[in-house]
Amino acid sequence: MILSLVEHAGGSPEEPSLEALTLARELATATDAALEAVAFGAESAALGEKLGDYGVETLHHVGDERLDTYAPEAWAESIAQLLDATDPDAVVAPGTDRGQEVLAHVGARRDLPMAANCLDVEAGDVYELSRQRWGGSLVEHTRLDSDTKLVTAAEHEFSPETATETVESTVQPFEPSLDESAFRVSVDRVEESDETGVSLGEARVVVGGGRGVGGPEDYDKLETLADSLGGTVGASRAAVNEGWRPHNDQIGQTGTKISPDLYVACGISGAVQHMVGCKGADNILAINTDPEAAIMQKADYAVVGDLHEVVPELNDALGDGG
Ligand SMILES: Cc1cc2nc3c(=O)[nH]c(=O)nc-3n(C[C@H](O)[C@H](O)[C@H](O)COP(=O)(O)OP(=O)(O)OC[C@H]3O[C@@H](n4cnc5c(N)ncnc54)[C@H](O)[C@@H]3O)c2cc1C
Repeated sequence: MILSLVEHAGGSPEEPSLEALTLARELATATDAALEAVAFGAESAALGEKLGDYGVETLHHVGDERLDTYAPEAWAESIAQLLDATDPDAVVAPGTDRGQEVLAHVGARRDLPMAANCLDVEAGDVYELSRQRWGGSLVEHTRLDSDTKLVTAAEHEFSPETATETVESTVQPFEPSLDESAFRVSVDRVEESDETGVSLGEARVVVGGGRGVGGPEDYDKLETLADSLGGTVGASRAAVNEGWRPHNDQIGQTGTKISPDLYVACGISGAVQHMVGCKGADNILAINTDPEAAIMQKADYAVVGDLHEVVPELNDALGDGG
């Protein structure tokens, strides 16, 4: 059996979990194994019907109300106890911060090896796999040999696909025994972000600004361009370090990984730590005064010019002034 961790918002599965489920189903199909899932919180029971579309036969629903919010050790201890009860061949989690954290705790609890950020996994008694290292700067080819293998699916690397045949998913309550020590770390409140519009990780168009933008006020023209293209604004770490943009906007190894149809990179040099965050973009348009900047080689389209002239011209052409 292959077990997949599903994160959800109010009973709707999150996109990275659907990506992980797609990988989990590939592994289950390749080894003729059943596909099961585990999810936390009272609302997770509602996932049953939706997960049937992805081929999940059984959803282990951990409905303990203390798990309505995130508690990494409690989630991990619950999964560890579920492993004891069901002995799966593998656990596949989304490549989110939570997915990585929880699986690492499971590995530590049951002395199991874990491969994070997998790109491709060939199932068998031993898994042959490739996975991202150093934020995606390197790809490692390796093997995972263990009775239960712990794997996370690199974000944005698998397209969520429903199964060819929908199955009737059974929702099975699972009640782990959890003492207070499992709740040493837990989320006690969630605050609304002041971020409006589409999030960076999901935007179809991203307009990024780097040190070349020159100051916080000059992001206005990037905002105008993003608005008229139905997108959102991001930034390089240099711009974030300058205090011009919040950390939420950072694209790259230590920021958000984006996968838009179009990434317009303005005044960004193209350092490897930035590029690993935008290599999922279908098209990159770079605007830079320096024709030798690294990003000019990596971009699909490049404009050699001052962004303070080029971006307003684009805005004019799109009818938005600026
Ligand atoms: C461990 C580690 C993790 C990191 N993680 C990240 C990360 O997640 N994301 C990230 O972005 N960086 C990250 N960095 C930093 C990264 O190495 C670079 O320093 C950073 O990306 C540079 O940002 P930049 O391109 O905006 O600035 P610069 O490298 O200074 O480039 C500015 C560019 O703007 C151009 N320019 C200047 N004026 C104009 C103008 N008027 N019009 C057009 N172009 C102009 C210049 O020609 C230049 O190419 C990380 C570094 C380390 C060591």
